[in-house]
Amino acid sequence: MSSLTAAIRSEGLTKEYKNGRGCREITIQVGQGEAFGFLGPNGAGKSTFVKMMVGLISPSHGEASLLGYPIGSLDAKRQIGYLPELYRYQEWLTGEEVVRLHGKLCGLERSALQKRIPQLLEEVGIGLRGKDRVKHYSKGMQQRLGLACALVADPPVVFLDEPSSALDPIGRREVRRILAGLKDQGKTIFLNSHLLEDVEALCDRMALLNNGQILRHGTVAEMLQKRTLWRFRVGGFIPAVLPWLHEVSGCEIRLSTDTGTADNRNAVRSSSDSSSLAETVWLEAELDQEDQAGWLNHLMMEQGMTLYEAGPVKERLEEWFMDTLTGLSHRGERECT
Ligand SMILES: Nc1ncnc2c1ncn2[C@@H]1O[C@H](COP(=O)(O)OP(=O)(O)OP(=O)(O)O)[C@@H](O)[C@H]1O
Repeated sequence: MSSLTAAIRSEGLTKEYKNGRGCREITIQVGQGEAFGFLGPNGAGKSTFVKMMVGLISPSHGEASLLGYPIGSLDAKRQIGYLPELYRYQEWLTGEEVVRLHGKLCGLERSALQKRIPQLLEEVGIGLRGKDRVKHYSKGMQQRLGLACALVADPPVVFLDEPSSALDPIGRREVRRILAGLKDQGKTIFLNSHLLEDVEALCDRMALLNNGQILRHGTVAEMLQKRTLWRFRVGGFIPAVLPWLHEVSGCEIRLSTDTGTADNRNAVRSSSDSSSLAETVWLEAELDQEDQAGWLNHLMMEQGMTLYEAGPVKERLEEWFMDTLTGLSHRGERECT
Protein backbone atom coordinates (compact mmCIF):
# COMPACT_ATOMS: atom_id res chain seq x y z
CA MET A 1 0.00 0.00 0.00
CA SER A 2 1.38 3.44 -0.88
CA SER A 3 2.49 5.67 1.94
CA LEU A 4 0.07 8.26 0.54
CA THR A 5 -2.94 6.05 1.16
CA ALA A 6 -4.94 7.38 4.10
CA ALA A 7 -5.00 5.02 7.05
CA ILE A 8 -8.61 5.97 7.78
CA ARG A 9 -10.92 7.62 5.29
CA SER A 10 -14.66 8.17 5.46
CA GLU A 11 -16.91 10.03 3.07
CA GLY A 12 -20.40 11.01 4.22
CA LEU A 13 -20.52 7.98 6.53
CA THR A 14 -23.93 7.80 8.13
CA LYS A 15 -25.71 5.44 10.47
CA GLU A 16 -29.31 6.07 11.25
CA TYR A 17 -30.77 3.74 13.85
CA LYS A 18 -34.51 3.05 13.77
CA ASN A 19 -35.02 5.68 16.47
CA GLY A 20 -33.41 8.32 14.22
CA ARG A 21 -30.22 8.54 16.27
CA GLY A 22 -26.68 7.59 15.25
CA CYS A 23 -24.23 9.73 13.27
CA ARG A 24 -24.49 11.66 10.02
CA GLU A 25 -22.29 12.56 7.07
CA ILE A 26 -18.96 11.94 8.75
CA THR A 27 -16.13 12.82 6.37
CA ILE A 28 -12.63 12.49 7.76
CA GLN A 29 -9.19 11.42 6.67
CA VAL A 30 -6.43 10.24 8.98
CA GLY A 31 -2.92 9.81 7.62
CA GLN A 32 -0.70 6.82 8.36
CA GLY A 33 1.10 7.25 11.67
CA GLU A 34 -1.24 10.01 12.81
CA ALA A 35 -3.10 10.06 16.12
CA PHE A 36 -6.64 11.36 15.71
CA GLY A 37 -8.89 12.35 18.61
CA PHE A 38 -12.65 11.98 18.38
CA LEU A 39 -14.39 14.07 20.99
CA GLY A 40 -17.98 14.74 21.85
CA PRO A 41 -20.50 14.60 24.66
CA ASN A 42 -22.30 11.38 25.63
CA GLY A 43 -24.50 10.14 22.82
CA ALA A 44 -22.79 12.30 20.17
CA GLY A 45 -22.24 9.28 17.89
CA LYS A 46 -18.54 8.51 18.45
CA SER A 47 -18.91 4.78 19.16
CA THR A 48 -21.38 4.42 16.30
CA PHE A 49 -18.77 5.78 13.90
CA VAL A 50 -16.06 3.47 15.27
CA LYS A 51 -18.35 0.44 15.11
CA MET A 52 -18.94 1.12 11.41
CA MET A 53 -15.22 1.55 10.78
CA VAL A 54 -14.32 -1.76 12.44
CA GLY A 55 -17.12 -3.57 10.61
CA LEU A 56 -19.43 -4.31 13.55
CA ILE A 57 -22.40 -2.44 12.09
CA SER A 58 -23.19 -1.42 8.51
CA PRO A 59 -23.56 2.19 7.44
CA SER A 60 -26.94 3.46 6.25
CA HIS A 61 -25.02 5.28 3.54
CA GLY A 62 -21.63 6.77 2.73
CA GLU A 63 -18.38 4.92 2.24
CA ALA A 64 -15.13 4.40 4.09
CA SER A 65 -11.85 2.55 3.88
CA LEU A 66 -8.92 1.48 6.04
CA LEU A 67 -5.54 1.64 4.32
CA GLY A 68 -7.44 1.58 1.05
CA TYR A 69 -9.60 -1.48 1.88
CA PRO A 70 -13.39 -0.99 2.08
CA ILE A 71 -14.68 -1.17 5.66
CA GLY A 72 -16.26 -4.47 6.56
CA SER A 73 -13.97 -6.43 4.23
CA LEU A 74 -11.61 -9.06 5.62
CA ASP A 75 -8.63 -7.08 4.34
CA ALA A 76 -9.80 -4.00 6.24
CA LYS A 77 -10.35 -6.04 9.40
CA ARG A 78 -6.81 -7.40 9.15
CA GLN A 79 -5.46 -3.85 9.51
CA ILE A 80 -7.09 -3.06 12.82
CA GLY A 81 -6.86 -3.54 16.54
CA TYR A 82 -9.96 -2.51 18.47
CA LEU A 83 -10.63 -1.83 22.11
CA PRO A 84 -14.41 -1.47 22.50
CA GLU A 85 -15.95 0.90 24.98
CA LEU A 86 -17.95 -1.86 26.66
CA TYR A 87 -15.55 -4.75 26.92
CA ARG A 88 -16.29 -8.07 28.55
CA TYR A 89 -13.93 -11.01 28.47
CA GLN A 90 -14.42 -14.66 29.27
CA GLU A 91 -14.35 -14.71 33.06
CA TRP A 92 -13.38 -18.37 33.27
CA LEU A 93 -10.19 -17.87 31.22
CA THR A 94 -6.90 -16.47 32.49
CA GLY A 95 -5.60 -13.18 31.09
CA GLU A 96 -2.99 -15.07 29.05
CA GLU A 97 -5.67 -17.36 27.61
CA VAL A 98 -7.85 -14.42 26.57
CA VAL A 99 -4.98 -12.77 24.69
CA ARG A 100 -4.01 -16.14 23.14
CA LEU A 101 -7.60 -16.61 21.94
CA HIS A 102 -7.55 -13.19 20.27
CA GLY A 103 -4.13 -13.93 18.77
CA LYS A 104 -5.36 -17.23 17.34
CA LEU A 105 -8.45 -15.55 15.88
CA CYS A 106 -6.04 -13.17 14.14
CA GLY A 107 -4.21 -16.20 12.71
CA LEU A 108 -1.02 -15.92 14.75
CA GLU A 109 1.17 -19.01 15.17
CA ARG A 110 1.43 -20.69 18.57
CA SER A 111 5.21 -20.07 18.73
CA ALA A 112 4.81 -16.35 17.94
CA LEU A 113 2.14 -16.06 20.62
CA GLN A 114 4.33 -17.85 23.14
CA LYS A 115 6.82 -15.02 22.83
CA ARG A 116 4.42 -12.13 22.30
CA ILE A 117 1.91 -12.67 25.13
CA PRO A 118 4.25 -12.25 28.15
CA GLN A 119 5.81 -9.15 26.54
CA LEU A 120 2.43 -7.64 25.82
CA LEU A 121 0.99 -8.34 29.28
CA GLU A 122 4.10 -6.77 30.77
CA GLU A 123 3.70 -3.74 28.53
CA VAL A 124 0.08 -3.13 29.54
CA GLY A 125 0.92 -3.61 33.21
CA ILE A 126 -0.62 -6.99 34.08
CA GLY A 127 2.48 -9.12 33.59
CA LEU A 128 2.33 -10.56 37.11
CA ARG A 129 -1.37 -11.45 36.92
CA GLY A 130 -1.43 -13.12 33.51
CA LYS A 131 -2.18 -16.53 35.03
CA ASP A 132 -5.11 -15.29 37.13
CA ARG A 133 -8.65 -15.77 35.92
CA VAL A 134 -10.39 -12.74 34.46
CA LYS A 135 -13.13 -13.00 37.10
CA HIS A 136 -10.49 -11.94 39.65
CA TYR A 137 -9.43 -8.90 37.62
CA SER A 138 -10.42 -5.35 38.60
CA LYS A 139 -12.14 -3.18 35.97
CA GLY A 140 -8.86 -1.40 35.32
CA MET A 141 -7.06 -4.72 34.75
CA GLN A 142 -9.76 -5.84 32.33
CA GLN A 143 -9.29 -2.63 30.39
CA ARG A 144 -5.54 -3.24 30.23
CA LEU A 145 -6.29 -6.78 29.07
CA GLY A 146 -8.49 -5.32 26.33
CA LEU A 147 -5.62 -3.17 25.19
CA ALA A 148 -3.39 -6.26 24.99
CA CYS A 149 -6.05 -8.02 22.88
CA ALA A 150 -6.24 -5.00 20.55
CA LEU A 151 -2.48 -5.02 20.07
CA VAL A 152 -1.76 -8.75 19.90
CA ALA A 153 -1.56 -8.94 16.10
CA ASP A 154 0.57 -5.79 15.90
CA PRO A 155 -2.00 -3.99 13.70
CA PRO A 156 -1.08 -0.80 11.81
CA VAL A 157 -4.35 0.96 12.78
CA VAL A 158 -5.72 0.96 16.30
CA PHE A 159 -9.23 2.09 17.32
CA LEU A 160 -9.51 2.77 21.01
CA ASP A 161 -12.90 3.62 22.45
CA GLU A 162 -12.30 5.27 25.83
CA PRO A 163 -9.13 3.25 26.59
CA SER A 164 -8.59 4.58 30.09
CA SER A 165 -12.12 5.16 31.37
CA ALA A 166 -11.69 2.53 34.13
CA LEU A 167 -8.16 3.47 35.11
CA ASP A 168 -6.84 5.49 38.02
CA PRO A 169 -4.55 8.48 37.32
CA ILE A 170 -1.42 6.32 37.41
CA GLY A 171 -2.98 3.82 35.02
CA ARG A 172 -4.05 6.62 32.69
CA ARG A 173 -0.54 7.95 32.57
CA GLU A 174 0.76 4.45 31.76
CA VAL A 175 -1.78 4.04 28.96
CA ARG A 176 -0.79 7.43 27.62
CA ARG A 177 2.83 6.25 27.61
CA ILE A 178 1.84 3.03 25.79
CA LEU A 179 -0.10 5.00 23.18
CA ALA A 180 2.80 7.42 22.69
CA GLY A 181 5.02 4.35 22.15
CA LEU A 182 2.60 3.02 19.51
CA LYS A 183 2.67 6.36 17.76
CA ASP A 184 6.47 6.32 17.78
CA GLN A 185 6.28 2.92 16.08
CA GLY A 186 4.30 4.58 13.27
CA LYS A 187 0.89 3.15 14.14
CA THR A 188 -2.25 5.10 13.34
CA ILE A 189 -4.33 5.73 16.43
CA PHE A 190 -8.00 6.67 16.47
CA LEU A 191 -8.87 7.71 19.98
CA ASN A 192 -12.43 8.17 21.24
CA SER A 193 -12.05 9.81 24.58
CA HIS A 194 -13.69 11.93 27.20
CA LEU A 195 -10.25 12.44 28.72
CA LEU A 196 -9.45 15.63 26.96
CA GLU A 197 -5.93 15.75 28.33
CA ASP A 198 -5.20 12.42 26.61
CA VAL A 199 -6.31 13.86 23.30
CA GLU A 200 -4.29 17.00 23.93
CA ALA A 201 -1.17 15.03 24.84
CA LEU A 202 -1.32 12.45 22.06
CA CYS A 203 -3.30 13.58 19.05
CA ASP A 204 -2.19 15.55 16.02
CA ARG A 205 -5.70 16.28 14.81
CA MET A 206 -9.16 15.96 16.21
CA ALA A 207 -12.84 16.32 15.46
CA LEU A 208 -15.63 17.39 17.75
CA LEU A 209 -18.92 15.62 17.27
CA ASN A 210 -22.30 16.82 18.49
CA ASN A 211 -25.74 15.35 17.73
CA GLY A 212 -24.15 12.90 15.32
CA GLN A 213 -22.38 15.50 13.20
CA ILE A 214 -18.91 16.95 13.07
CA LEU A 215 -19.04 20.39 14.56
CA ARG A 216 -15.38 21.28 14.14
CA HIS A 217 -12.19 19.57 13.07
CA GLY A 218 -8.55 20.48 12.61
CA THR A 219 -5.18 20.20 14.29
CA VAL A 220 -5.22 20.19 18.07
CA ALA A 221 -2.85 23.19 17.97
CA GLU A 222 -5.20 25.14 15.68
CA MET A 223 -8.20 24.39 17.84
CA LEU A 224 -6.48 25.53 21.01
CA GLN A 225 -4.83 28.65 19.73
CA LYS A 226 -6.56 31.88 20.59
CA ARG A 227 -4.69 33.65 17.87
CA THR A 228 -5.50 37.12 18.96
CA LEU A 229 -4.61 36.98 22.64
CA TRP A 230 -0.92 37.32 23.51
CA ARG A 231 0.83 37.50 26.87
CA PHE A 232 4.07 39.34 27.64
CA ARG A 233 6.19 39.04 30.78
CA VAL A 234 7.91 42.35 31.29
CA GLY A 235 10.22 43.95 33.82
CA GLY A 236 10.29 47.63 34.79
CA PHE A 237 6.54 47.94 34.26
CA ILE A 238 5.09 51.41 34.69
CA PRO A 239 1.27 51.29 34.98
CA ALA A 240 0.87 54.85 33.72
CA VAL A 241 2.35 53.81 30.37
CA LEU A 242 -0.56 51.47 29.49
CA PRO A 243 -2.86 54.13 27.96
CA TRP A 244 0.07 55.42 25.90
CA LEU A 245 0.93 51.91 24.68
CA HIS A 246 -2.70 51.42 23.76
CA GLU A 247 -2.88 54.68 21.86
CA VAL A 248 0.41 54.32 19.96
CA SER A 249 0.14 50.60 19.15
CA GLY A 250 -3.59 50.54 18.50
CA CYS A 251 -3.80 47.25 20.47
CA GLU A 252 -5.98 46.55 23.48
CA ILE A 253 -3.31 46.05 26.13
CA ARG A 254 -3.84 45.45 29.84
CA LEU A 255 -2.41 43.80 32.91
CA SER A 256 -3.26 40.14 32.87
CA THR A 257 -5.55 39.23 35.75
CA ASP A 258 -5.21 35.60 34.84
CA THR A 259 -1.68 34.64 35.77
CA GLY A 260 -2.29 34.68 39.50
CA THR A 261 1.20 35.88 40.37
CA ALA A 262 1.70 38.08 43.41
CA ASP A 263 3.51 40.63 41.24
CA ASN A 264 0.55 40.88 38.92
CA ARG A 265 -1.87 41.22 41.80
CA ASN A 266 0.31 43.99 43.22
CA ALA A 267 0.53 45.65 39.86
CA VAL A 268 -3.22 45.44 39.37
CA ARG A 269 -3.73 46.99 42.81
CA SER A 270 -1.23 49.76 42.12
CA SER A 271 -2.22 50.33 38.53
CA SER A 272 -3.07 53.92 39.29
CA ASP A 273 0.30 54.88 40.71
CA SER A 274 3.11 55.56 38.35
CA SER A 275 6.04 54.00 40.19
CA SER A 276 8.00 51.33 38.37
CA LEU A 277 7.87 47.80 39.85
CA ALA A 278 11.12 45.93 40.28
CA GLU A 279 9.54 42.51 39.57
CA THR A 280 8.15 41.23 36.30
CA VAL A 281 4.43 41.32 35.48
CA TRP A 282 2.28 39.80 32.76
CA LEU A 283 0.54 41.99 30.22
CA GLU A 284 -1.93 40.75 27.66
CA ALA A 285 -2.90 42.23 24.35
CA GLU A 286 -5.34 41.44 21.58
CA LEU A 287 -3.29 41.31 18.38
CA ASP A 288 -4.63 41.34 14.82
CA GLN A 289 -1.32 40.15 13.40
CA GLU A 290 1.69 38.42 14.87
CA ASP A 291 4.14 41.16 13.86
CA GLN A 292 2.34 43.55 16.22
CA ALA A 293 4.09 41.64 19.02
CA GLY A 294 7.46 42.96 17.78
CA TRP A 295 6.10 46.48 17.50
CA LEU A 296 4.77 46.32 21.08
CA ASN A 297 8.15 45.08 22.29
CA HIS A 298 9.82 48.02 20.58
CA LEU A 299 7.41 50.47 22.27
CA MET A 300 7.86 48.85 25.68
CA MET A 301 11.65 49.07 25.34
CA GLU A 302 11.32 52.76 24.50
CA GLN A 303 9.64 53.17 27.88
CA GLY A 304 12.46 51.37 29.68
CA MET A 305 10.65 48.05 30.05
CA THR A 306 12.31 44.70 29.37
CA LEU A 307 10.56 41.81 27.66
CA TYR A 308 11.32 38.36 29.15
CA GLU A 309 8.69 36.16 27.54
CA ALA A 310 5.98 36.52 24.91
CA GLY A 311 3.60 34.17 23.17
CA PRO A 312 0.01 33.45 22.17
CA VAL A 313 -2.29 32.18 24.90
CA LYS A 314 -3.27 28.57 24.49
CA GLU A 315 -6.65 27.50 25.64
CA ARG A 316 -6.95 24.24 27.56
CA LEU A 317 -8.82 21.62 25.62
CA GLU A 318 -11.41 21.29 28.35
CA GLU A 319 -12.25 25.00 28.21
CA TRP A 320 -12.38 24.81 24.44
CA PHE A 321 -14.73 21.80 24.63
CA MET A 322 -17.06 23.60 27.03
CA ASP A 323 -16.94 26.89 25.12
CA THR A 324 -17.62 25.21 21.80
CA LEU A 325 -20.57 23.20 23.04
CA THR A 326 -22.10 25.83 25.30
CA GLY A 327 -25.37 27.09 23.93
CA LEU A 328 -25.66 24.35 21.32
CA SER A 329 -28.53 21.93 21.50
CA HIS A 330 -27.47 18.49 22.56
CA ARG A 331 -29.83 15.57 22.30
CA GLY A 332 -27.50 12.93 23.69
CA GLU A 333 -27.68 10.97 26.92
CA ARG A 334 -28.96 13.80 29.08
CA GLU A 335 -32.08 14.17 26.98
CA CYS A 336 -32.87 10.50 27.49
CA THR A 337 -32.71 10.59 31.28
N1 LIG B 1 -28.24 0.14 18.67
C1 LIG B 1 -28.78 1.36 18.81
N2 LIG B 1 -30.06 1.58 18.52
C2 LIG B 1 -30.63 2.79 18.65
N3 LIG B 1 -29.96 3.89 19.06
C3 LIG B 1 -28.67 3.74 19.37
C4 LIG B 1 -28.00 2.48 19.29
N4 LIG B 1 -26.71 2.64 19.65
C5 LIG B 1 -26.57 3.96 19.96
N5 LIG B 1 -27.74 4.60 19.79
C6 LIG B 1 -28.00 6.05 19.98
O1 LIG B 1 -27.21 6.74 18.99
C7 LIG B 1 -26.64 7.93 19.55
C8 LIG B 1 -25.13 7.84 19.43
O2 LIG B 1 -24.67 6.83 20.33
P1 LIG B 1 -23.12 6.50 20.51
O3 LIG B 1 -23.02 5.35 21.44
O4 LIG B 1 -22.50 6.36 19.18
O5 LIG B 1 -22.60 7.84 21.19
P2 LIG B 1 -21.19 8.14 21.87
O6 LIG B 1 -20.78 9.49 21.39
O7 LIG B 1 -20.26 7.03 21.66
O8 LIG B 1 -21.62 8.24 23.40
P3 LIG B 1 -20.76 7.88 24.72
O9 LIG B 1 -19.71 8.93 24.82
O10 LIG B 1 -21.77 8.01 25.82
O11 LIG B 1 -20.23 6.51 24.59
C9 LIG B 1 -27.14 7.99 21.00
O12 LIG B 1 -28.28 8.82 21.02
C10 LIG B 1 -27.52 6.56 21.32
O13 LIG B 1 -28.52 6.52 22.29
